[in-house]
Amino acid sequence: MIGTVSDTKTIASARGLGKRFGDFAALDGIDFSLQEKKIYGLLGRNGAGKTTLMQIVTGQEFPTSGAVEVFGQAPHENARVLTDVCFVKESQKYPDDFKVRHVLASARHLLPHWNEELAQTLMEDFDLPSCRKVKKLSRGMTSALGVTVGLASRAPLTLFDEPYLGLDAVARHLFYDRLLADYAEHPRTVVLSTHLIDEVSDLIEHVILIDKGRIVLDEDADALRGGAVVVSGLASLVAAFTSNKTVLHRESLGSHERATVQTTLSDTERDRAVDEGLQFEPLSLQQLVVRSTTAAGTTTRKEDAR
Ligand SMILES: Nc1ncnc2c1ncn2[C@@H]1O[C@H](COP(=O)(O)OP(=O)(O)OP(=O)(O)O)[C@@H](O)[C@H]1O
Repeated sequence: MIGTVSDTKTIASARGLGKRFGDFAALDGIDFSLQEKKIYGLLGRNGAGKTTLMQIVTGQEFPTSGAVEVFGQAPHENARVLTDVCFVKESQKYPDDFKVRHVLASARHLLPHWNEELAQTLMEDFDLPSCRKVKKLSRGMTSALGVTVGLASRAPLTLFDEPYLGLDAVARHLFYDRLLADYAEHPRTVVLSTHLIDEVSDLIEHVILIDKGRIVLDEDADALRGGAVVVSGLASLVAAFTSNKTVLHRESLGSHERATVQTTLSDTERDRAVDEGLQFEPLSLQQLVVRSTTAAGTTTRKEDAR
């Protein structure tokens, strides 16, 4: 086992996980673990490696290096593992003549934690026609069907790969609300890959941020929010304040400067800095992710063939 014996809450873990397509490294030797009963935000720019990571965790792709374990075993073609996993992705293919009700019937058959009552409630919420062929659904309805399957699966490990594509704002918020409500009663591990960070920032308990195939942040969301500040003021004061700190971003505004700094400030430190003339602004999760990705962007991906 990759997880340690005392680490009983780890349900999935990867060590040195790499995936190459030719000499291009989509994943570049990453380590991470997923704990039970937690909602993860899997964040990163286009092409960062999020889908590749989820495909490997769900046994749909092989890594080219390193190893991954889910519920203590390798996931690939492992029925014992995969019955407890539900992966919702936009590119999900169904047989040509499949209707919505056939999708639900298959999910009911394949997923042992399936909850039919929740599935029916979501069908009504999203106004999904059970007798319509899946290939005749609109893009938003296709996403809503995926979301319905993912939530009603109540799988101990449920992964949503950008589940909102095509969903309008009302439907997206319905999804977030239903996810939170059902999660509160039936906690499980949820991985949500998304670009709409502000929308999900209250939902996410832990952030895994990937950039160019590497993990650049892997932290609890609350710790992240409290672990960075935006400080501004006279350039000389900002320079003194940031001298021994990690600066994620810096912008000059004439004689003034504004810097995003990775630091945890005590009340005393903050009060002293304010007395000296510095100002502080809160940082949203989205801003932090953008800053962290930009800061990490100075490194290059190994043998980047693009
Ligand atoms: N089968 C493949 N052959 C070649 N390159 C691939 C293949 N699959 C993925 N890639 C490349 O690997 C990188 C990571 O792709 P991936 O789909 O995992 O990114 P992502 O983070 O999910 O992106 P997005 O947010 O745009 O969906 C991309 O550069 C992509 O082009």
